[in-house]
Amino acid sequence: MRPRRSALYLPGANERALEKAKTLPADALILDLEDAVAPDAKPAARDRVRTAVTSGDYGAHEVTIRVNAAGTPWHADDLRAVAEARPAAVVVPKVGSPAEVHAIEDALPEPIAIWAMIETPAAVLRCAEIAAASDRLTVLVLGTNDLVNELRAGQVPGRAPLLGALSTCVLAARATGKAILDGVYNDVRDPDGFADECRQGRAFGFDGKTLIHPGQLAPCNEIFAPSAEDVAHANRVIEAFDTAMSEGRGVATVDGRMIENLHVDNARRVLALAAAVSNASPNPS
Ligand SMILES: CC(C)(COP(=O)(O)OP(=O)(O)OC[C@H]1O[C@@H](n2cnc3c(N)ncnc32)[C@H](O)[C@@H]1OP(=O)(O)O)[C@@H](O)C(=O)NCCC(=O)NCCSC(=O)C[C@H](O)C(=O)O
Ligand SMILES: [Mg+2]
Repeated sequence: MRPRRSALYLPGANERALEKAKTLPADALILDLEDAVAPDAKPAARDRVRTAVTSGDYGAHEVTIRVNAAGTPWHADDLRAVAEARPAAVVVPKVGSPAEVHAIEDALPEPIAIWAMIETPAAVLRCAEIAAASDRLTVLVLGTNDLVNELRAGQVPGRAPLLGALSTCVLAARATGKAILDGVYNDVRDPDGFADECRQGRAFGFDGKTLIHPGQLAPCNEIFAPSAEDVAHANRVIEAFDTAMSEGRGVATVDGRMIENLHVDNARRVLALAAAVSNASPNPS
């Protein structure tokens, strides 16, 4: 199990951010050639990102590159740079159909994985089809800024206008066995609002969140990791169920609540994630 609690965007044109990211406790890095890079700066950013990724200086971080969308003048050159740089994955913005996923599969060699961004109303409605389009598609990434914009909705605390879409995308991810990351929180000076949104994302079932600032890493990593209480509870669930089974009972109780097989499966997942976080994280926070 690979933890993906946090995935930090870095503007591909920002040398300082590319350097600083090497020591930041992000599970994944998204070196961005799309929205964070002005049109005139795209060729230089592409070269800088290719050099950064091929340097191999990012240790155990899961390094990805976000290309410009299909249909833009930069898309083909970006894909060529990704093929040369060989990151763990390419992040593809504004994916709208399974055919677009197939086009990326054809353009990039294995083992480069595909992370598809879901950030249009049409993509939300076809999310399960998109997710199922390829075994190389491993992660769905919400683009909530674009989605809010296209919906003509408001950026409001609690994200009421987005809740249906968030839930639909998590359903699609779980139905197809993919990981799913929540969208970004734009106000880098609002730690309370950010933490609330992380907790909301976790409660919806997201595996982690995409981030725009290093200050968002520590709270995000903490909220998306199993807590000490979660781990203790998971151990008690497994123990209680094992005891029940050894006594010929199919159900047990923990703190008065019924425990069945499905709770044991979830407890094992929690323990596996906790172990992965402590063993595999590049810079545990
Ligand atoms: C949001 C920012 C523009 C804020 O920048 P700034 O005010 O300069 O931040 P600080 O001065 O607080 O920075 C402190 C130090 O941290 C480094 N830093 C800042 N951001 C990053 C980063 N993302 N990665 C690595 N390092 C970072 C600064 O260099 C400072 O370092 P030091 O010199 O040592 O003090 C800025 O944070 C930023 O540009 N963030 C990323 C923006 C971005 O990538 N946007 C595009 C992706 S989001 C998106 O597209 C969503 C999606 O598509 C959708 O539709 O929703
Ligand atoms: Mg976007």
